[in-house]
Amino acid sequence: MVLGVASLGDWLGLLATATFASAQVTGSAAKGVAFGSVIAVRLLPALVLGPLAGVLADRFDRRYTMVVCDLLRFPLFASIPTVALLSENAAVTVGWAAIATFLVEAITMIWTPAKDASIPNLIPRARLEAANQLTLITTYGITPVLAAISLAGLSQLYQSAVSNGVDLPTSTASSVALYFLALSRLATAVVVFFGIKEIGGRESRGDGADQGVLRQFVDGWKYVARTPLVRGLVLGILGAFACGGLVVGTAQFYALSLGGGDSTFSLLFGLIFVGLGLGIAFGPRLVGALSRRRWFGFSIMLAASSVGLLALAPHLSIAAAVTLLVGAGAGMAFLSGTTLLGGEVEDDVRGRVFAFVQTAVRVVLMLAIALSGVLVGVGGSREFHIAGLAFPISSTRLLLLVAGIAGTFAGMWALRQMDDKPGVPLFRDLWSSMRGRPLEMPEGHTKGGTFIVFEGGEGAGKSTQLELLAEKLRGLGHDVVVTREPGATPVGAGIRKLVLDRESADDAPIGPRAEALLYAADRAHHVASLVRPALARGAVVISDRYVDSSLAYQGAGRALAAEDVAWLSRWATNGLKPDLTIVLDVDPTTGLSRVADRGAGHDRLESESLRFHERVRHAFLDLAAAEPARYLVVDAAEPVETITELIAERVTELLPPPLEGPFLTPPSDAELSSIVDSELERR
Ligand SMILES: Nc1ncnc2c1ncn2[C@@H]1O[C@H](COP(=O)(O)OP(=O)(O)OP(=O)(O)O)[C@@H](O)[C@H]1O
Ligand SMILES: Cc1cn([C@H]2C[C@H](O)[C@@H](COP(=O)(O)O)O2)c(=O)[nH]c1=O
Repeated sequence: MVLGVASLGDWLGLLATATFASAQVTGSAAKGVAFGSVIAVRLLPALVLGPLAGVLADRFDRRYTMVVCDLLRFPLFASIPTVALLSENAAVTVGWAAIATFLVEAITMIWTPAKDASIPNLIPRARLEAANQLTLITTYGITPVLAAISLAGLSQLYQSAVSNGVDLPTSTASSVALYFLALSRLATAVVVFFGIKEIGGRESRGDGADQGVLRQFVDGWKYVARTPLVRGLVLGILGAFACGGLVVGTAQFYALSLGGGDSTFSLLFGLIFVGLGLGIAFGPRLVGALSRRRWFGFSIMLAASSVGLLALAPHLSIAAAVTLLVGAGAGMAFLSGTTLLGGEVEDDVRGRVFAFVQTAVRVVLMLAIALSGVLVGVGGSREFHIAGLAFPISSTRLLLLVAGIAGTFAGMWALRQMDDKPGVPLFRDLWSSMRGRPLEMPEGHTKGGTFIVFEGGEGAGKSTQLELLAEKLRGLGHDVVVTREPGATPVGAGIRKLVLDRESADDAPIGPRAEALLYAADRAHHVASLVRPALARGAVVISDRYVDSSLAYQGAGRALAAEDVAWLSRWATNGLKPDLTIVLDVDPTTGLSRVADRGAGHDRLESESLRFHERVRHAFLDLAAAEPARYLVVDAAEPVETITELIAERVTELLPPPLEGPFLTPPSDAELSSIVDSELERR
């Protein structure tokens, strides 16, 4: 509520002081100068006082800072219309309005970082984003509109009073607004002082207050420059505002390049804000559980690349859609950036970081608006002639294109500074997150280990070939670990009994989802307790079945959604993929008859229909076809020896050379004496 009232006051203040000043003079040029100078005066203190304001927010009790600021702003706002009432001289009234506005803005520069730095201490981290969403929508969506409506309503009342013969000064509407504004400041001070005592006190923020002001100031800058996350955030936010400023600065010329006029300009201008609101309101729901650092980087890239696209838009309808994207990207960047800053910057320096951002944003925005306006004004539109053909080039579009490309690179750079999932493809992660399942960060096994998996239908010969391969590799000196799924660990043995025992399953049938979860549970424990440690010490791990069995049996066989099953396994294994998967392909009738010949009966899955096993077979083949470099498909109807040779050939290509013999297999007595003899001879 405090933020809403304060923000309404800010907007009302900006509009009321500017219209108040222009109402004091006559003539459109003078009105323009009065209006513009009040706006300029409001922006000026940011440059002068911004950096110092952060030190104050970190140095003093933030609640008292906010209260004192509002107690000072209350009489200053009230003084503007009061001076007008008392003075007949327009120069004095406008002069005082400018001075009071400057002072108010200077105080606001101190109030804002104190307020921004306090919010994360009042709200649980998990709710910070929702709180920021509400604050930004209130600040940039609801209150500016409310302020404009209130001012328009007051002007309307004034007009009808005048037309009814009441004698009122021309600035009555803005004077009433300014008195309201003054009272809103007083109310905010009272509420913060008596109602929000939780706002952090100085003691709770460590001992920074013992340092000198200059030292604290320098430390704040160093913190921004040296902390990769903050550096990335700040540069990203500035990049987004630079893009926004550029679009605002060139919008009028851009509208002309589309063959439009003022209405086109207003439409595009309005669409930026609509996009901004949509990004803030729906962005979090759209990206779901995507890491907020990645969301930030992505939003910057979206905003910037859309600016670049604007340069190429041939028609107003396309330009309108792209403008909406620019706004949405900027809105999402603003929300995620503010939340990250609030949640990840330490309380001790938060005031300085927020102050730094607030100052830098204003500078960048002003520069971008001013410079882009000048550049496109000077550049105009040129025609280039190449081989007799004329190519029209508008400097507005050229500038937008360059800014779009530069902004996209800035977004990529910002993301690289802070990415918490390096190596995980951004767009796949975004797509998965939108559907509720962000990609996991693969742990990777390496350190020399090699992971080989045998897959295939029932009775394909996996156990037979796995043993033969293990024997061969051990003979070559490799450290080999043979394992299987399900059931390689004590926990897994229990799970195996649960899923495969026909008697227990007949008593209490297991549904497809429970079955998928049981296999995933076995896998999670298997990978964490056995496979990863073995790979980490450099062993060759050979597993009888792994993730593909789930995709084939639970996915294709039980008809569960393949992507659900894939995600579950990815989560269970934290992304561990085999280096090689050997699929032994056999017709299910053959495989099942081999199993029957073993004479041990059929387990729960082996007892499934032939159609089920056919679906399983084709799923294995499809998986192999999708990633041929990581698969070897062998016809399992061939004789055992032929299959063994094909596998050995492929595996030897994959493995590093084993360690040399005598140190792995102890030398025999005869070998030992021959080594000793040759050594003596050599000497
Ligand atoms: N290429 C082959 N040709 C003929 N019979 C084979 C071949 N390979 C294995 N067998 C035999 O088929 C039977 C099943 O083999 P194995 O246990 O190795 O298969 P599996 O794929 O591990 O079976 P399961 O799916 O039950 O784990 C065994 O009796 C085995 O001797
Ligand atoms: C890993 C895994 C296995 N299955 C099925 C496949 C088989 O029918 C059994 C395992 O028996 P085996 O004799 O050890 O081959 O379980 C499955 O359905 N899903 C899986 O993820």
